[in-house]
Amino acid sequence: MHTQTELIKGSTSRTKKLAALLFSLFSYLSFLLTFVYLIGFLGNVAVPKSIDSGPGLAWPWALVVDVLLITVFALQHSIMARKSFKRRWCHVIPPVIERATYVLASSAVLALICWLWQPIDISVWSVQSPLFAGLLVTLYWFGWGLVLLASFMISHFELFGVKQPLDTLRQPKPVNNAFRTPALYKLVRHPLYLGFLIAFWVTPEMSVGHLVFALTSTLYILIGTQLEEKDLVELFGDKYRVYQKNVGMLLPSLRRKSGTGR
Ligand SMILES: C[S@@+](CC[C@H](N)C(=O)[O-])C[C@H]1O[C@@H](n2cnc3c(N)ncnc32)[C@H](O)[C@@H]1O
Repeated sequence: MHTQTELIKGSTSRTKKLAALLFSLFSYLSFLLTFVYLIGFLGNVAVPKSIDSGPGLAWPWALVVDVLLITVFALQHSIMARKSFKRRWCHVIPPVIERATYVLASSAVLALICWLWQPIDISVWSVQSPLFAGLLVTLYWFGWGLVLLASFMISHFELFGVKQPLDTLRQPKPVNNAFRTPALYKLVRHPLYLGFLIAFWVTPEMSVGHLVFALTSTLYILIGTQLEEKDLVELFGDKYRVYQKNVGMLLPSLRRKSGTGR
């Protein structure tokens, strides 16, 4: 039989687990809203303020503000993803909501980018052919589709911090951090980032402001990929090294594929 103290302890810990789950759901919802807004923001569609909405600051100041905004995103994303930061951060918050806090912070910085972004309305290219413009818009949506699909392949709800608190309420504890190479991950090592690159670059109307976004975020993705792979090699060792040899980073490799794991 359980003592009264045990029952109180049990219900307190269940309340904490439920609170953690609620927090992670709130973070996930914030992410969904910013993600959907970002699609409209970059595609200049169905949002009150898009990447090319003006008027803004004079272009030299607009450039400074925009580069600063992307730098804030890159710093938040990279610092919070490092193991050393996570170790210290988990002394402050319960480890089970660590990923959800990362998702919430990323969504907040993304929202800041959409809100404060300064347009630089000088045309870099403008596709006149309706057919070609339509093809580019289709490819733009394909890029976002790739992001979503890859996230589900790698474990969507773990990536966005919902699975971790959910697992504390379920028995037995599932194993996290498994090395996975499902479908798209057999073609390229970073299909999700490839999807972002397509969505950032492919547009029938490229303005200087949009180009600044595409260039700076591409630079960040390339640096972030190196950092992520360093962690993945540390985590998975030779399995990941073999994977690197056989599968291209962002474009399919022409080399023979073998030993790509599951
Ligand atoms: C935002 S996801 C991006 C995944 C991948 N870079 C991509 O572009 O598809 C980042 C998380 O996925 C994890 N990850 C990346 N590749 C993985 C793999 N092959 N197996 C398991 N986890 C992976 C990383 O450790 C990191 O926590």
